[in-house]
Amino acid sequence: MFWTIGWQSSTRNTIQYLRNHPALKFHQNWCGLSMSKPRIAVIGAGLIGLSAAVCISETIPTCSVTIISDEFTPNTTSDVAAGMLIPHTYPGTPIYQQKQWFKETFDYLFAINNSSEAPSAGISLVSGWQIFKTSSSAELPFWSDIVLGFRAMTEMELKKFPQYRFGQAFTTLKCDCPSYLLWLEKRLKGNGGEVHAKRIANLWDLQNNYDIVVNCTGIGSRQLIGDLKIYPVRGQVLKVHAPWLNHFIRDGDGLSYIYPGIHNVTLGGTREKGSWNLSPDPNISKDIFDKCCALEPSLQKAQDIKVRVGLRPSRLAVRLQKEILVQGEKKLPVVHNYGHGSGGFSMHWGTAKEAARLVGECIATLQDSLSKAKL
Ligand SMILES: Cc1cc2nc3c(=O)[nH]c(=O)nc-3n(C[C@H](O)[C@H](O)[C@H](O)COP(=O)(O)OP(=O)(O)OC[C@H]3O[C@@H](n4cnc5c(N)ncnc54)[C@H](O)[C@@H]3O)c2cc1C
Ligand SMILES: O=C(O)CCC(=O)C(=O)O
Repeated sequence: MFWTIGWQSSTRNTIQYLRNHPALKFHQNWCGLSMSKPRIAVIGAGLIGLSAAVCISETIPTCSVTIISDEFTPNTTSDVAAGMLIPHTYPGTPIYQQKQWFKETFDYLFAINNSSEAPSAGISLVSGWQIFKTSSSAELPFWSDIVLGFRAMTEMELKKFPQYRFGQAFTTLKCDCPSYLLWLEKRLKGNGGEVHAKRIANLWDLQNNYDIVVNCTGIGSRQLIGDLKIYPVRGQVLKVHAPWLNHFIRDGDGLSYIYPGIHNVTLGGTREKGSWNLSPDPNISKDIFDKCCALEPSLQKAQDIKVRVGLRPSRLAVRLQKEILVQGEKKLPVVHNYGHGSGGFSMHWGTAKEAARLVGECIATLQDSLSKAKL
């Protein structure tokens, strides 16, 4: 009992520390609410919905936040991911914007990693190599000055990979995805947030019970709101037990990677544009395993091999914007936050902060029309 109370109070202290950490804090009072308690529905309980819900509940503490979703951890795309903070570029989103989202996410997770919450949140630091067969294919990525200690690999390091000519070494962060999703859900509930299991067929079904809807349905946005710009990029990975590995290896083509985490090592992978097939393919599993063993022969001894498949919610640009739906006299403010493709973990806290800011703007507009209606 003593230990339980001690643990809870230390967890509370750490959460307070995280709330006040400069990397995590932002305009807490920008909207000066007078609407009694704005009711926010966040649709989707993957990484993007959970992080947006937590961020809204902490930056606008006067509102109520409810997540509504048909699937939860461990059954979301976010559970399948490797959870590495290595961004992929969105061609339709300005680079300065992607850099800002990545920096905000990196700083936020680095602060968690540097707290006693790190193991329960599943956040670890991981160092390793990105290797290339030709040096001309290795551009300096836009995120090279955000990750830690980015540098060219030495000749000695490259000796491990005789087929490769060039490489980049750096330290980044990794999320153990199911642990991190559960941790976010607990944090939301600790802030008074609620979670409901339900599939939403029409955003207007929420209009009677909520003032603002935040759409974080990932690939589900194709059906829910008919966005044909979002498409699946199927990814198959293996999760294996190989606790002796602690260094990541990524082929610069993005098709073979070995990512050690707290509970397992993720071996990847595939990128099949337009495929909706969620069934694992045994031939692909063998191919992934063989390619990863060629990079890291000790993987031959890996055990407890599990196959997972996920559909990356891909789009030329992340959709992060307000939309006011109108039906006759009725209006429903919606904040869209979806289409993170291969980079949800790398960008999620930056996009959650922007979603929370847009929710704040919607609240201010609602207040304004309420006070005009009273005149
Ligand atoms: C193999 C693989 C490896 C990856 N590795 C990495 C990585 O290392 N680093 C990285 O940054 N990214 C990685 N990603 C990408 C990352 O997983 C995604 O960007 C991220 O998970 C997207 O999160 P999301 O919350 O938008 O989607 P999801 O996790 O799919 O969540 C969507 C949620 O919306 C709910 N939903 C959908 N429609 C409805 C509806 N109509 N009604 C109610 N609920 C609904 C779903 O049930 C679900 O809960 C990887 C992806 C894959 C597939
Ligand atoms: O690309 C990587 O190396 C990280 C994993 C990932 O983001 C993916 O498979 O989509």
